[in-house]
Amino acid sequence: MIEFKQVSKHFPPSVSALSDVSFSIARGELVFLAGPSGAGKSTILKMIAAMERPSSGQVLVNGQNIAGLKSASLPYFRRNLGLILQDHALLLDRSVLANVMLPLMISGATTKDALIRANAALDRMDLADKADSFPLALSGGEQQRVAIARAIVNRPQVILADEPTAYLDRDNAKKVMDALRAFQAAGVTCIVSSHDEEFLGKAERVIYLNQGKQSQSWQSAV
Ligand SMILES: Nc1ncnc2c1ncn2[C@@H]1O[C@H](COP(=O)(O)OP(=O)(O)OP(=O)(O)O)[C@@H](O)[C@H]1O
Repeated sequence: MIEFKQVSKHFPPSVSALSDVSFSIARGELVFLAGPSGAGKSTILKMIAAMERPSSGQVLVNGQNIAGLKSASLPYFRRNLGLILQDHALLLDRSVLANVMLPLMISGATTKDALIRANAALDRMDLADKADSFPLALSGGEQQRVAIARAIVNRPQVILADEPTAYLDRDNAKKVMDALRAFQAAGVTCIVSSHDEEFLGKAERVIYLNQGKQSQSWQSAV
């Protein structure tokens, strides 16, 4: 469960990135964050990942107030999160497989286990044949799917995706969205910022923001 209680975020000297935002997201929901550029979507995702802290209000993740997290406990906290940020930040001098193995190696998996799980994650993203390629030899859509494979390889409880279909053609955007829907079907909570009208139109739940304020929220009746 992720809960924002009257959250505001100010960046000095005078940017009000979020004002008085409140919502709660249950385990296993797929929720979109929508709104124009600068509305505060990325700031919300960063707060859930404890990369930004609220100026006022509370952000609770599984009942835990992220403001209370000490820096030493952040890596442990983030192990349950799969982050797909706007800049995929793949390591260009390592193979696709090595990039996807990285989170597992950092969290102490054996090389054998990391290999098995990274290959399975790549297979799931339809990239098994690219395991030995280097990121720059891949298309933008393939690189984005590698970033998703890396985000899910640790089997996170929550996936945070910032504009995961931006700059992708329809086919690749659909593959990315289908993958997120499959994770949700498996019980993973997915929070996705998007400008994509086609996906927003089919979404079960959308939180709309404008200039840091919640302008409307929409949830289907099903
Ligand atoms: N570290 C920062 N320092 C100062 N201002 C910031 C910082 N991060 C975000 N902002 C400002 O906060 C506001 C919200 O930014 P945010 O990135 O959350 O918007 P967004 O809805 O994700 O936009 P986009 O769709 O363009 O990615 C913007 O005015 C932005 O310039």
